[in-house]
Amino acid sequence: MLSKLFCSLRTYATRANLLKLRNIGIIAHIDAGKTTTTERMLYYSGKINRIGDVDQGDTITDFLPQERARGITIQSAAISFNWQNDYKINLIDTPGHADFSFEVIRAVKVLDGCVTILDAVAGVEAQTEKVWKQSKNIPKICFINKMDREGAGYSRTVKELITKMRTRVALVNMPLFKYDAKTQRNSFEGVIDLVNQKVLKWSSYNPDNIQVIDAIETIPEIKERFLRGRESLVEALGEFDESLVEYFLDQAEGDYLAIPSNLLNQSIRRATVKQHLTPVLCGASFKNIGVQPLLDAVVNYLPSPLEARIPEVNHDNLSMSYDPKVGILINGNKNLCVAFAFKVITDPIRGTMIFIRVYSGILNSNNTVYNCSRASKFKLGKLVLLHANVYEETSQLYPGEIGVLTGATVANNVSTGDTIVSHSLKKDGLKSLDRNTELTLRINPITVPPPVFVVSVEPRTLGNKKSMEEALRVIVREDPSLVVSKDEETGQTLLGGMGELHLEIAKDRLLNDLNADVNIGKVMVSYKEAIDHSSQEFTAENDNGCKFTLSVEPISLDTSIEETIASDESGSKWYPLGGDNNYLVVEPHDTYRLDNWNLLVPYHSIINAILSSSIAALQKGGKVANLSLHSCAVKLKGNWKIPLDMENVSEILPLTRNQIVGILDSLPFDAYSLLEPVMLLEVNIPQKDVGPVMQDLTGARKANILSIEDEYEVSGSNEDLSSIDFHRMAQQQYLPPDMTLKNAQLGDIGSSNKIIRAFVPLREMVAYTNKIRSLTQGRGSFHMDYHGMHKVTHDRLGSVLNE
Ligand SMILES: Nc1nc2c(ncn2[C@@H]2O[C@H](COP(=O)(O)OP(=O)(O)OP(=O)(O)O)[C@@H](O)[C@H]2O)c(=O)[nH]1
Repeated sequence: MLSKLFCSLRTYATRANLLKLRNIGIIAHIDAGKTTTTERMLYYSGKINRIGDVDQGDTITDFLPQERARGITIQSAAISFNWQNDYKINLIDTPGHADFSFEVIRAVKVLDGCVTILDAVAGVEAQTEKVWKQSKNIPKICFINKMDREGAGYSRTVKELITKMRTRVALVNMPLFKYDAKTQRNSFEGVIDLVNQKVLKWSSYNPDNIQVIDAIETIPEIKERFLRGRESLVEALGEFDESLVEYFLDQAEGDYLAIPSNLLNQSIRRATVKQHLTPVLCGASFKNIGVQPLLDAVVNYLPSPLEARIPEVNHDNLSMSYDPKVGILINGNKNLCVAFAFKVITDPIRGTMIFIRVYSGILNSNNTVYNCSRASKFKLGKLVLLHANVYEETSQLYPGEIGVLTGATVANNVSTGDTIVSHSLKKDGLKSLDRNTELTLRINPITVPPPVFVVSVEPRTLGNKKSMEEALRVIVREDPSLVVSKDEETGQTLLGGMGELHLEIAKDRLLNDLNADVNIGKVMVSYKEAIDHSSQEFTAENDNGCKFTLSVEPISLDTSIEETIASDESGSKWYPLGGDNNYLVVEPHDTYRLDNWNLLVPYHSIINAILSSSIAALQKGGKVANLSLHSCAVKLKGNWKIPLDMENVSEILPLTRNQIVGILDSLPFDAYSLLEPVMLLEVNIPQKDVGPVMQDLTGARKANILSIEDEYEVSGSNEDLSSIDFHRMAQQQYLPPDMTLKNAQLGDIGSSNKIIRAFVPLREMVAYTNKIRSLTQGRGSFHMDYHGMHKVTHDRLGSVLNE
């Protein structure tokens, strides 16, 4: 049934009208209403003819059993639909829970714009700030949802948006309430449309029925709000748009109502695409109010792939521009197709499916393509457009489109973060692409956050070991923020993740979806070990004439790795060794020259062998608790030797592995220290609660306090905005009265909350949500981001080791 509905879409795409394409994401704090809003969007676009409900577990985008059972989004789901007849919207509904933020990071990477949903009662929440930061490079629209709830504060939320997100706003619509004299209550019934000069009222019985009234013809109170809102909108746009100001002064003769709505929409679009401001709309998705204007805003204000930012690539001087036919024109080559893989899923029927975004050119099914990230070529299988869990096969993917690679060949040839190129017209046209630029082109990959929690995973019987490894391989491939490691000493397999819920869902998937017969241990903080000083150099030789000199040195935890590498003037090459900030540092060779290689074994095979041996040796662990090593540099001197006629590297691996293990063994016990994940914590609390919260942080939680500031004075990360007084801007913005807001009045913005920033060991933050609630009577909030691995302080070492 659904697949039939989806068939009509392709006729649009074959015309490939890039200007009418929108790749957008829905991002927000957990429970703000992303999935509920997405479901309404699908309904109003005609994609579905019955509205599903998160609480009933029957929405289109939350289709995983784990999502339906818990009523939360876990993986981002992609879906396409049409709006205003010929606009095509590719939409990704992302999870709101912090444990799944990698899903947001990878979705944002391939999107051109997004809708941020805010809960009108809760306002701007900690996770909203986080996803806002994660999507800082793409234009946004805000939708203030749940306006039907008692305590909804449209104006309070807009003020928070301005001050906390440090953004200017353009109010596109404002809430409309109906007063019931009998109950003496205001109920939300629609919006005042400031652009089109209309009042829109939704029927509570029929989701398709909207009453439209001229805003000038409404009751005086509403008309007054409309006039003030309209004036404020034109003034806000005038700050950036001289052509609008000219029109207002000349043609409109200073009349705010005389500017046609299409001019206002164009002006909002220009300012949004340049990220000068954020358009704000409101509604109550659950009550079907305000979703159609939001869809209009998506097509009217968010960028098409031709206006979106050009992705960052590894070649600095490669020419990149926009071409209406090929999308991004790279290296001036209209035949070059470039796509980026951002997600992998394993479908029980179709097998491995790779989500890609095509940036330029046309990707054809069954063509030969080149994976620049792996330097390998392969033949594509079928291409698919995905609508949540329903598939539509297609022979081509156009520039700007998001689609899926399927078939046996993709499973072993593509992973998340890979760049794929091909010839847009020829089936096997790779030979005509430039070897030095086009075939080595890489869209900068997605940064994977390091895992901070681990669980042990063990096969129930020895016979199950293989199937356990296969199941782990599947889940790590799908979600690179899950990491499998091995305790070399005990042989125990560890699965690392971003949080307790993240690992719980991984466990669910292992046991129930992949039927792995395994025992899973309890969730623990992920500790590591580091060395404090460098080893001596050791030389190892074997009878066949292989000779290597190696040493192991600590990498500073206080300096970023980029700075450390930049400060190395030895000409050495740094190769990452897995995800624990370990590197293999290879000095230039004394005699062998890369441009005149005369050994039988290729250079990269030798380096790959030493990379593998280094990873294995460092995972063997340190002397404090046999935990794998972190922030170590294995250094290879430039005087190594292997016989000219050696055919393969099989003897290099054990030789260098034993050598590194020996080097680490030679270091004394006190050269090792224990590392733990430390978080950058930001707590937002009323001023009167600062005392007890600080006491708890510095006492029980061993926090290192960095600053205590007034909420509205907290310095923003955007340098250009740091001089703007957003607090004053929020006070000056015209906003209507909040009709159902009882307690938190607008004036409260003056008595600003305090923001405490601190570094705090993750281990000490267990159950902090409940603690902050009880210390602040529910008014405080916090969020934390991984900051790095720090040494466990001496006073806590005993208790951590006991754990
Ligand atoms: N009263 C009211 N409730 C709403 C509204 N929109 C959503 N909800 C409810 O809020 C809850 C969360 O809604 P979701 O759509 O799952 O929120 P979400 O942002 O997708 O949540 P996650 O994906 O888990 O982060 C559900 O119980 C919805 O029924 C609204 O406009 N009004």
